[in-house]
Amino acid sequence: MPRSATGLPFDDFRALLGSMPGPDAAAVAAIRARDAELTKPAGSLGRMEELAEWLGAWQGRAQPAVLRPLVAIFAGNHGVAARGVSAYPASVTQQMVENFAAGGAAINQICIAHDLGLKVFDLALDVPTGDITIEPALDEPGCAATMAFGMEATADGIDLLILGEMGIGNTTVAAALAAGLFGGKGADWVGPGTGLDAEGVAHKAAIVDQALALNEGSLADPLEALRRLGGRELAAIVGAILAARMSRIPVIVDGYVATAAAAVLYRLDPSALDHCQFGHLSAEPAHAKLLKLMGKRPLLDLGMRLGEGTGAALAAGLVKAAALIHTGMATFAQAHVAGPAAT
Ligand SMILES: Cc1cc2ncn([C@H]3O[C@H](COP(=O)(O)O)[C@@H](O)[C@H]3O)c2cc1C
Ligand SMILES: O=C(O)c1cccnc1
Repeated sequence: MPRSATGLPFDDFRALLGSMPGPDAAAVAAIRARDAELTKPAGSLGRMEELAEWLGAWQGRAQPAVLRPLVAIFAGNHGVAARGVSAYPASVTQQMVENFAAGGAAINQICIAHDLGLKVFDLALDVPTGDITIEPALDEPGCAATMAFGMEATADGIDLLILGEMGIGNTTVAAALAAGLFGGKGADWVGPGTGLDAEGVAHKAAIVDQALALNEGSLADPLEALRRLGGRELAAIVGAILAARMSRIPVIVDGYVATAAAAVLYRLDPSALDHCQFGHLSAEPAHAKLLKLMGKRPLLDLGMRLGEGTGAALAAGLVKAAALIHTGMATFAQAHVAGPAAT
């Protein structure tokens, strides 16, 4: 576990990036061989077949299984929320954390529907991060400490990690971070978030432009971009994705905000997200652009724009089904079903 309070903390994370495990080739070969024997036309399960292979490749097992899936929601507050960038007040972050605990949020019902565990990680909600238009969101030790905290999401023997967030104002920091990582202006990366009108979106773009101007020349390092333009829940997601890779736990990333956090790792090493699926395409307009830049194809497209891990948790149902299909179906020989006709 990286120690954040000593030395140059980001270097601990950079070192981990140099020792990431790759996919398990033997598991992939075994899964492909078995898939060819299952009672269905070859290739007929499309991306479900790819999901079984992906799960086994990253779990490092020929029999992929999802027995302990966990939805981790990281919650943080943002100084920039005071700049009128959200349709809702910052107090909603804490109130929604209480709603998650009481079982009243959308994510709670999806977790019931798909039998997923849920943990909410509340990240110093009473201390918002710096307003990114006037100062960095976090200092380096604070950012690294939050990344390390995010790594805790991989504890307890989980075998699938589903990542979501809660934080009023965080589609603004996601837009700023995406611009910092991939270039462009505020207008290229902002959208309505919780429901801004056109005027609100234009104001949000101007706020992102202010943040980009303040940090000009300091964003070449993706971890610097994260601490300057991101926020605690985004930093924790970065840590969680990296820790999951080290522990061979496949990850499903949620919508625009979680994807912007994941993009930090992509910019450090494009292969760092190979153990991740992107659960859905958010209706937040820049999500499609961000995914395309990283060559990622989301699993679902339901017009959702909620966050909380909801899109990723819905996709977890597909991943669970993919594992059961692969391991539980009969082979042609077992079921006495004729294989393909000889041509
Ligand atoms: C009641 C409520 C529940 C939510 N659950 C997730 N979000 C989502 O909306 C926020 C980001 O949008 P913006 O940048 O426009 O503030 C995040 O908290 C996100 O998870 C919610 C927002 C609200 C209002
Ligand atoms: O796609 C998301 O992550 C999202 C969209 C709107 C509001 N909150 C989150």
